Amino acid sequence: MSTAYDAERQVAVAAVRRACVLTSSVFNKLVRNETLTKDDKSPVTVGDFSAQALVNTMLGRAFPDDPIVGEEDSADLRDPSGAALRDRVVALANEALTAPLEAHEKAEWGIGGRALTADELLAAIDRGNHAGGRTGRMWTLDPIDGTKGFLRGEQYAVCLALVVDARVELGVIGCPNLPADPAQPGGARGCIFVAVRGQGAHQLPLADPLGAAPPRRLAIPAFGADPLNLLESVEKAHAKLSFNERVAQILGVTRAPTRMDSQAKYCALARGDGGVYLRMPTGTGYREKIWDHAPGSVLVEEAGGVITDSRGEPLDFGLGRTLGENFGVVAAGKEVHSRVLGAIKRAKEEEAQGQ
Ligand SMILES: Nc1ncnc2c1ncn2[C@@H]1O[C@H](COP(=O)(O)O)[C@@H](O)[C@H]1OP(=O)(O)O
Ligand SMILES: [Mg+2]
Ligand SMILES: [Mg+2]
Ligand SMILES: [Mg+2]
Repeated sequence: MSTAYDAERQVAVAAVRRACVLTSSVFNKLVRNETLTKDDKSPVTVGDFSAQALVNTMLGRAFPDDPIVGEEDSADLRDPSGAALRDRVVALANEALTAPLEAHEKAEWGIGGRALTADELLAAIDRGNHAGGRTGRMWTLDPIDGTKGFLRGEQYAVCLALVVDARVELGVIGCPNLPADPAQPGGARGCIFVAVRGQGAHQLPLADPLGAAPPRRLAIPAFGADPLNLLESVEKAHAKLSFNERVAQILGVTRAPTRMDSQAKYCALARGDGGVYLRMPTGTGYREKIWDHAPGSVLVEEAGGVITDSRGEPLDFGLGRTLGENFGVVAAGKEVHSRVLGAIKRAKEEEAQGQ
């Protein structure tokens, strides 16, 4: 039986799986001069560029009319000073694109065949330059979410979502370093999380995502994990962790927060491993990007949870490349979510009173 967005789900899972294989192999081979610092001071590696070239090539072949809002662009690779990096990106992207077809893959997605030229791959990266918007179909891609975690050998994620008329319909998150079973942190690693609106949230094994093993359906307990704790950033510059601490106190949370890079936090939440995703702005004016929350948001909702900004407003994926005015993000099981909003309100009032 075919269901809505079947073809999109298959291509997205295949693209994310290939990008996970690519980025984990890049991590093992990464050399010091293969990381750049972007204008916003964040790092970008040959892994980010080549994964975006790979995923955009597959999307471009499978859905040629769909625009893509991707994090990276090719400007640094086109600059004469970026020639060595560009050559590495071309080699890595082609290695990933030409790898033999798996049982769940099709040659018409642009894989398993000929290598592409540097120009074709740079153009594929720049397919991600779409400005976003309120109407029609678009994909949004973060080829490596949590680049700092990636560079530390910790958590990162390949994140892809399909947005239709500003609503996220499909989200796929690949987490190469996430344990398959949270109860066995030393056990097998590598999972893909998939959510299609109206069809639930599932965890698949990265090694064989569409193979015989049935996908694991995910559900967030309405009252959160027991004991409750917060899922938050590792990087102090990304979220106001002191505020999280106060919110946890107000909620009576005694368990230490789980600090994890990337949208792997949404995946942990979706499988009931940790209770509350809380990300409050640091006050620097940074605007959250749609690719950092689109797949996570549909995953949380399809697992039965609620996701809003810190005032309880829905996240708006129709404003362009960013979520616009940044009031943070809160995601949790239904009951606990409303308690968290109350605790945030109280913590903000205390702040305003200078306590
Ligand atoms: N100043 C900032 N404030 C908030 N998020 C940021 C900032 N700079 C980069 N990011 C993005 O935050 C996300 C990671 O957040 P977390 O701390 O939850 O892991 C990433 O998408 C990262 O980009 P990138 O995709 O380039 O790694
Ligand atoms: Mg980045
Ligand atoms: Mg990101
Ligand atoms: Mg990124």
